[in-house]
Amino acid sequence: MSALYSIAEIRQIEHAAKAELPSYTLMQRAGEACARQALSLVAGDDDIHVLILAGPGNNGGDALEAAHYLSQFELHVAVALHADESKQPEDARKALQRARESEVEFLDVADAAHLTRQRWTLVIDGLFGIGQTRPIGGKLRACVDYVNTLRCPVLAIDIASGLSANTGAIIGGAGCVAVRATHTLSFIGDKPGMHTCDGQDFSGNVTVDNLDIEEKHFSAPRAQLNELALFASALKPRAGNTHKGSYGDVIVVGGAHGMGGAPVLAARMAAHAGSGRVFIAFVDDAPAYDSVHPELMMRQADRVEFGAASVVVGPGLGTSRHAHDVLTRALDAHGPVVIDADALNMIAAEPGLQHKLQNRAHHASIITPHPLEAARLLDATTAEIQNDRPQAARLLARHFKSIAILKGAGTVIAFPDGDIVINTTGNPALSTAGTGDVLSGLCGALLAQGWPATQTALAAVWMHGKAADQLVDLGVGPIGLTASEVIPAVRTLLNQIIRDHA
Ligand SMILES: NC(=O)C1=CN([C@@H]2O[C@H](COP(=O)(O)OP(=O)(O)OC[C@H]3O[C@@H](n4cnc5c(N)ncnc54)[C@H](O)[C@@H]3O)[C@@H](O)[C@H]2O)[C@@H](O)CC1
Ligand SMILES: [K+]
Repeated sequence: MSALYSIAEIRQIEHAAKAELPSYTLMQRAGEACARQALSLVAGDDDIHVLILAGPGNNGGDALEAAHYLSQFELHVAVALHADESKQPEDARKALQRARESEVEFLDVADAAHLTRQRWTLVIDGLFGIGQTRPIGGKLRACVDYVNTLRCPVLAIDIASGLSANTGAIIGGAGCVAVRATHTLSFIGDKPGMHTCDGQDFSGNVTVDNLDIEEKHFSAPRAQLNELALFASALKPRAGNTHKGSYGDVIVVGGAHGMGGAPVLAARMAAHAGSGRVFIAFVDDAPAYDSVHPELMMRQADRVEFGAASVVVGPGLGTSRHAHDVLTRALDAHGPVVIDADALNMIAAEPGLQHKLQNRAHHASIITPHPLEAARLLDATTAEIQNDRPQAARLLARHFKSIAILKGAGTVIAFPDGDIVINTTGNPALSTAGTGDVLSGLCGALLAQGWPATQTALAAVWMHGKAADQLVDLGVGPIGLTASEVIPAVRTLLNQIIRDHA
C-alpha cells in the first residue's frame, strides 16, 4: 500500500522516533540519503558543480548535512545559506558546523551574482520542507526564480520549497513561487501534496526514504495512492452461463437541447465497459437511435422507470424544470446513482435535493465534480477548492454522504469516513470536453455489474487515467485526444486487467 501522511502525522512519527534515537541521527540519515541520490544524478558527469540551497530550518539542516557528505567526493560543492545562524534549530546548527569543517564553498548570498557565476550540474533544494508557513518572498524568491530557469536536475529535499506537503498548492496561492524540482527525495513517508494540484508538476520524480524509522511508529494512514491492488478484488472473469441480464442496466439521464452528445459519450462508455443494457433518458427530444452504436436505447426521460438500474444523471442535463423533476426521481431511485455535471449544479442550488442525496445513505452514490462544481456544492470559490483539494473532497464526501471524486490533476477520491485516495494515472490529454461524461459512464457500468461503490470509484478513475496514458504513449495526445477515443482504450484495459489479475 502506498500510504500518504499529512504534515501532522509526519511530525508525530518523527517525534516518536526521535525519542528513541540519539539526537541528530535522523538528520544524518536524511543528509546521507540525499547525498547518495545526488551522486546518482551526477554520475557520468565530470567537472561537477553542485549548488545547495539551505534554508533556516531543519530542511536546511538536511541540505547542510548532504553538503558535508558530498564534499568527500570529487566534486565542487557550493552552499547558499539563507539562515539566521542564531535562530537555527539545534540539529541544523550542528550540520552547519560540519559543513563549515568540510571542503564546501559558502557563497556570499549578499552578492546578487552569487548564483549565476557558475554553470551548475545539479541543484539541491533545502530551503523549506514541511515547516514552511508563508509564501517565499524577497531574495529567496529571486533565487527560486533563477533555479527554475536552469536545465540541470533539481533535487528537492523532502518537498519542493514553496509547495504545500498537505495540499499540493503553492503556498500563498496565485502569484507565489515554488521550486520546480525534477526529483524529490521525501523523508519518513510520502505526502499528499506531491500527487495532487501542482504537486506532480513541481515534485518531479518522487522517492521516499523512511530514515529506517521502525514500523511501530507509523500510524494507520488516512490517505493513500490509488493502485490496482485496491480494487483487484472486484475484477472477475465472466462465467459462461450468463446473459445480458447478468450484467445490469445503465440508464444515463441527460441530453437537453444542444447537449445530446454528453449522455451519448457516457452511454457508449457504459456499453464498452460491459453493462448488459444501456439506455439514454433524454430530458428533451430523444433521437431515434445512435447510428454508431445502435445497441444504445433512446428514451424520453419522463417515460423511464429507474427501478434498480444503475443511474448516471447529469451529462448534458441542463437545469430546466423538467431536468429538475427527473433528477428528483433519480435521487429517489433504489439503485446506485452516479451524479455529474448539471445534476451537481442543481443539487448545489437546492437544499431539498441535497437532503435527498444525503438520505440515500444505504444506496450507493458517487458524485464526480470538477473544481467549479465542487465550489458550488461547498459554497466556496474554485481557488479555495484548489488550495486544499484533499480537504475539499473530504468535505464533499462527508456532507453529501457519498463517494466524492474531485477531478483534476491528481484526482482525489474521498469516502464519507474521511479516508482519501489520490489517483496517479492520467495526464493533461484528458483536459478536453466529454472526458468527464466518459468517467461517469464508466462508474455506472461497473456499478451495474455489481461492483461495490468503493472499488467502482477507484477502478474507474484509475482506468480512465491509465487509458489516456497509454494513448499518449502511442502518440494519440496529449494534444488532440478526444473523449470518444478514451472509450475503446478503457475497454481494452479492463479486459486486460481482468485477464491478468482476476
Ligand atoms: N526534525 C527532524 O528530526 C527531522 C527533520 N527533517 C527535515 O526537517 C524539515 C522540517 O524542518 P522545520 O520544521 O525546521 O521546517 P523547515 O526547515 O521546513 O522550515 C522552517 C523554518 O523556515 C521559516 N520559514 C517558513 N516559511 C518561511 C518563508 N516563507 N520565508 C522565510 N522563512 C520561512 C520558519 O520560520 C522556520 O525557521 C523536514 O521537511 C525535513 O526536511 C528531516 O531531517 C527528518 C528529521
Ligand atoms: K525543500
